[in-house]
Amino acid sequence: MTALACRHVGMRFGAFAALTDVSLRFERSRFYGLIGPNGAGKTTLINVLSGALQPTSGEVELDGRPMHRASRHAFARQGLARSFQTSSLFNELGVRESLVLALQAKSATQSAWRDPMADARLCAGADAMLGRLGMRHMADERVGALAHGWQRLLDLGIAFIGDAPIVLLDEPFAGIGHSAIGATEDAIRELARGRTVVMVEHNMSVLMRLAEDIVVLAGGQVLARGTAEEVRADAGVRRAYLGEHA
Ligand SMILES: Nc1ncnc2c1ncn2[C@@H]1O[C@H](COP(=O)(O)OP(=O)(O)OP(=O)(O)O)[C@@H](O)[C@H]1O
Repeated sequence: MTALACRHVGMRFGAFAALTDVSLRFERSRFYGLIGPNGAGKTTLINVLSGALQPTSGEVELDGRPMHRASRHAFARQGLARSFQTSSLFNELGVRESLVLALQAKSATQSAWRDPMADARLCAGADAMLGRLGMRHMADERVGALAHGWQRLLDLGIAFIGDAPIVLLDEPFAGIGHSAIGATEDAIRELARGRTVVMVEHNMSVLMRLAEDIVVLAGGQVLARGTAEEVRADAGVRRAYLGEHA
């Protein structure tokens, strides 16, 4: 079953075509990697697939439903969550508080006027996520006081909390020190189970270990897609992406 698809998507910024005729299908419960050289259009595609940008042509379908002109809130209501290239955290909030507020924002039934920190269901959800991230001991720390690697992990928790079936991740390993990569990789593998995940990532070794399918963009177009082995062996990919002369 297809969870997310785009058909003939084009995205122009003035005269510049950032995406041209991109058609892709992402199946349920599969992990996809999205790679390509700088400026290939990866973030633009994530923005289009999450409703943050309206494509100038073509359309996006979520669970078989056309999302023409739908807002990013409508995409979220249909079960799509995402993380951003740069952290979306608020430094003054606490770690658990950040997760509680994220879960509240994703819970349609939650009354906005209630103190979310007094809501047992929200706190239980936040604590469960802290356990999955290995961050229980940091629950009461201020976000701004955390090391960068922990902040990125918390960002992932915010993207995955609420059990959205489709999660788009934009460079979750960016700026993470070598020592924190393993923990982040394990957390993503565990959180991604049973969901459709599309991850943009420049760290090739991590991406090739996590992704079952890889899509290669270059110059705003789909250059190749396949398994890690297929993509590695593709002469066009080696030329465009790895800078090899073929
Ligand atoms: N809002 C915008 N206005 C004008 N040009 C834009 C806009 N957003 C992106 N672009 C251009 O579109 C192209 C694709 O950008 P995008 O950020 O999607 O690439 P990317 O593959 O994610 O690159 P990177 O790996 O460097 O993050 C770039 O040339 C960029 O300058």
